[in-house]
Parts: sequence; C-alpha cells; structure tokens
Amino acid sequence: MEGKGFTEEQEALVVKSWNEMKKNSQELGLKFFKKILEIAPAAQQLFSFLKDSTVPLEENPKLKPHAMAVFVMTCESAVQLRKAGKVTVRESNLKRLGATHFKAGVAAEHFEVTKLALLETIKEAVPEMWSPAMKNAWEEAHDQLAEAIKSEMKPSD
Ligand code: HEM
Repeated sequence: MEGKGFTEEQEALVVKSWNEMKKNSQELGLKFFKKILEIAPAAQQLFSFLKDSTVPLEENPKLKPHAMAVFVMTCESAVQLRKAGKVTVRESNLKRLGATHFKAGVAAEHFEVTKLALLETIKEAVPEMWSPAMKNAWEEAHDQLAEAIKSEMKPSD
C-alpha cells in the first residue's frame, strides 16, 4: 500500500522462508497445487494442461512451474516493495500476465484461493519459522502483486 511501507524485516521474513522452502520445491509445488484444488476444485478446469491430461496430478510436469512462478514472483514482490514501495514487475511482463490469466478465465476470487493455499503451504513447510509477522509479510507481498496482475486482466489489444 502506498506510503505504508514494507520493512526490511518483512522482506527478510519472506526471503528467509523462501530460501528454506525452495530446497524442496518439487513437493512444495505439488502441495500448493493440491491445496488450491481442495479449496476450489473447479479451478482445475482453468489449467489447459490439466484438462487434457491423462497422467496423475503428481506426475504432471507442468504443475511445478506455475507453483514456482507464484512463489518466486511473490518473493520478488517483497523485495520490490521494500526497495520501491510498490510492485515493479516489468510492464510488458505484467501485461502478458494479465492477458494470460484473463484468457484462461481466472477470476478475482481465484487469487483469494491461491493466497490461502500459499499461506497454508508456507505454514506447513516452515512451521519453526512461521509467525503472524511472517504471514503478514507474505500476504502483503502477494496482495500487491495480485492487484498489479488483476489491473492488467483485460482483453489484449
Ligand atoms: C500472484 C499470483 C500469480 C502469479 C504470480 C502467476 C503466474 C503465472 C505465470 C508466470 C504464468 C505463465 C504464463 C505467463 O507468464 O503469462 C501463469 C499462467 C497461468 N496461471 Fe497464474 N499466476 C498467479 C495466480 C493465478 C491464479 C489465482 C490462477 C487460478 C487459480 C492462475 C491460473 C493460471 C493459468 C490457468 C495459467 C495458464 C496455464 C496454462 O493453462 O497453460 N494463476 N501464471
């Protein structure tokens, strides 16, 4: 949020937990995705690679990249918030992200689902680090990124 500021401590909480979690990124990605589908089973239909897929979720090679994209970009968002006070994803990337999600039929509610799944996954992955402050830092980094993507979710020109 403008003026509210994202502190060095908040950035450190996000970066520290991500550094720990990414050692186990395969399992993390799968867990994250399963949580999204637990909360919102219908979201499965949005992912082209799941609609056509005949392999079990566990073996789908395309699952991990999206999970990693959400984690990595949220982490980068935290760094940007601390440095610049706002999300600074390159405009061309943001436009592409907006267009991809718009075309895939992603709705604002899906971002809430993903956020819940993200926070739950982190809580379970690094229970020894988890704290209200850590939750708040990830939440803020996620929300600002999600807002930036949502603002570009319109038909591409
Ligand atoms: C902070 C939140 C999110 C981030 C950073 C993110 C990131 C990405 C990235 C990097 C791609 C690859 C395509 C591209 O670069 O344009 C992508 C595709 C996609 N994302 Fe997300 N995403 C987010 C939230 C969501 C949510 C909430 C949903 C719906 C549950 C979703 C569903 C999809 C789908 C369906 C695709 C296309 C995949 C396919 O069918 O091939 N994303 N996302």
